[in-house]
Order: sequence, then C-alpha cells, then structure tokens
Amino acid sequence: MPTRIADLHIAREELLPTPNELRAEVPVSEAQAQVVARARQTVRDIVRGDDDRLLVVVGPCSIHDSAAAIEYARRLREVAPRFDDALFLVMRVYFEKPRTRLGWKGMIYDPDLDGRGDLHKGLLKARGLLVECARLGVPAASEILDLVTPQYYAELLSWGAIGARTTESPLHRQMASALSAPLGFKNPTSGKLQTAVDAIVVAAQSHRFPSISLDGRAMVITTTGNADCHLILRGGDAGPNFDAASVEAAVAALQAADLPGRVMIDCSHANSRSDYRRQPQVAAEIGAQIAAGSRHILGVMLESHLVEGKQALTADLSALQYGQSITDGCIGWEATVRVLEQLADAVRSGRRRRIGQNQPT
Ligand SMILES: O=C[C@H](O)[C@H](O)COP(=O)(O)O
Ligand SMILES: C=C(OP(=O)(O)O)C(=O)O
Repeated sequence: MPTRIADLHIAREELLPTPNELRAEVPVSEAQAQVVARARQTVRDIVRGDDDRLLVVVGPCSIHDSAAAIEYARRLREVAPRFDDALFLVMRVYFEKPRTRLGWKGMIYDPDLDGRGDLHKGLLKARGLLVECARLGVPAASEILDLVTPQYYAELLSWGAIGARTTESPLHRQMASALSAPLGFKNPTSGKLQTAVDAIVVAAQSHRFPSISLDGRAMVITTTGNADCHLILRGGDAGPNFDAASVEAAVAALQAADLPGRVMIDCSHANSRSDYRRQPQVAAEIGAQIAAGSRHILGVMLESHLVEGKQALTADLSALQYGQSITDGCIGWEATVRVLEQLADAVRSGRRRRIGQNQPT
C-alpha cells in the first residue's frame, strides 16, 4: 500500500457550479448593471471628496432571511430621497461573517441555518438578493472574506469592505486590488491604524496572483490596483476611535503615507463597545464633527435591521423573530431613520459653516 500523505483531513469534496454557470442562472440585466455602475461612481466621488455628501453604509450585520432583507431594501429606497442632498445610502448586504471563534458563518456558507453548509444554495441566494437590490435601485455593500466566492457575486457590489480580521492579510490586500468597487479597510481588532494604512497602499498597486476563472479553472490574474480604497475606523482593543482626536490621528497616519486624509467611521463594533444601543450616540458625536465643518469624515457605517437587538440561532428555526439579527445586535428601523435625519442635518450644517467661512465645500 502506498503511504497516504494527501487529504488526511478531507471528509468530502463536492463540485460547485462555475461562476459563469451561476451568473447564467442568476443574470444581471443592463438596467441593473447601470444601477451598480452609477452607485460606484457616486461612492468614488464621495471617497475622493468631489461629492460632499456622506456615504452611509447601513443595514443588517448579516443577512439570514432574504425576505427581511428585501423589506429592508424597500424601506431604504423609500426614505433615501429625503436625504439625497446630504447622504448617499448603501445597504449592508453581508453574506460572509468572520467569527472570533466559532459561530454561524453567513448565508453563503450556511443558507439553511442548520450547519449543513450548502454553499451552492448560499451563492445562489446571495447573488439573487444582490440582483434584487439592483432591480430595486438600492446600492449594495458587503464584506469580502472568502478569496474564491467574489467571482460569483462581487460585480454586483457598489462598495466593499475588508474586515478587521483580514486587513493585515496580504491575500485580501491583493484581492482588493482586483475588485471593481470602491472599498474600505477596517482598522484591525488591535486598533493599530498603520495596518489598515498599509493595506490601502498595497491594494492600490498592481499584483499577480492565482485565482479562479469564470469557467472555474485555476488562473493567474494581473490586477491594475484599486485606487478607491479608504480607512474605516471601527475601534479596537483600547476602545473606540470615533472622537475628533482619533480622527485627527488617522488623518495624520494617512497623510504620512501620501493618502487623502479621509475616513469612514463605523458606529458599531468596538466603537459601540459591541452594544448596539450606543450606535445613535456614536453617530451623534460623529455628526457633531461633521456639523463643525470637518471634511475628514467621508462616511459612516451603521448596523441596523427591521427589529432592534439580536437573537440566538438555535435548532428551532421557527422560533426566529422576523427582521432581527442573528449576529451582532442592530438598531431598529425607527432609530435608524432618526440617526439618518441627524446625520443629514449635520452634513447640511457643516456645509453652511464652510460656506460662512469661505472654505471649500
Ligand atoms: O460584525 C460581525 C461580528 O462582529 C464579527 O463577525 C465577529 O463576531 P463574533 O465575535 O460574534 O464571532
Ligand atoms: C465583521 C464586521 O466588522 P469588523 O471587521 O469591524 O469586526 C462587520 O462589519 O460585519
């Protein structure tokens, strides 16, 4: 018997459809592609400071129920025109969750919420939901965690994130250099800003690395680099980093690397000390900086769902409450609208203040 040295820890192997096959099953129309392309251009303009509105990435911590996600998207579409002069709303449509230890890994990995891990179904549902968002005219945002799955859906994103746990990963940085959407790098969970600043510099460069083709073959791609990456302050081990002094420190770190001194601030995660009820207060303090005329804040992130709080995922799926998160706690819909109103007022006040002081708007 030959000595077995391969696949000692593989229990099962199953084929997935190729990205092209999945794209054919859930196609994107020209009208939907235009929604994505237009939203990306607006996000790009905001990131570069050519559009003085605030980018607001808002929505559930994770999607586990397509119906609730579509209801959320509809509500966002309904309120968006009220804020259009001040805010550009992009919905969090997050399918892949990086866990601190163990836990549900998101809709792509486990769409049936039962641990079976039907990735084919997960990819179909994820892509279907992104197409539906585009059909509704709602720009979508997601964290890109896996290195293979983006080929199945990333062309539908208007904004992407590399999370706190992967900002230091060279593989995620080079993957970011390939992505077509503008993208934020979270500061790592340690809170060390330089890691995310380095990531932005790396992602802007061209890289050559192995990937999977749309026909499902191994290939080498050469990227041109993604020039539309920015920093997201999400707090860290030492506590929050949304206050004016932290923003100033982040701006200095970016400028020292010859990058524009502009950041997005996450109101959740370590900035809320993982308590969703603190998000409105964090947003209010960010709003105060914007109202005082700061142009350093390009965007804000909120974890928000139809119903506030979070619930445990158990084997009894019938016990799940519709519209409530099964990962991080979220603010509810009414609180979300109030936060959006306050942020929009802050943007308008900041504009007036800069005009009064003859500063560039
Ligand atoms: O936003 C999501 C969570 O904060 C992240 O996935 C980590 O979650 P966990 O610490 O509950 O695993
Ligand atoms: C996982 C997330 O955040 P972070 O990477 O900051 O923990 C998230 O935004 O869903």
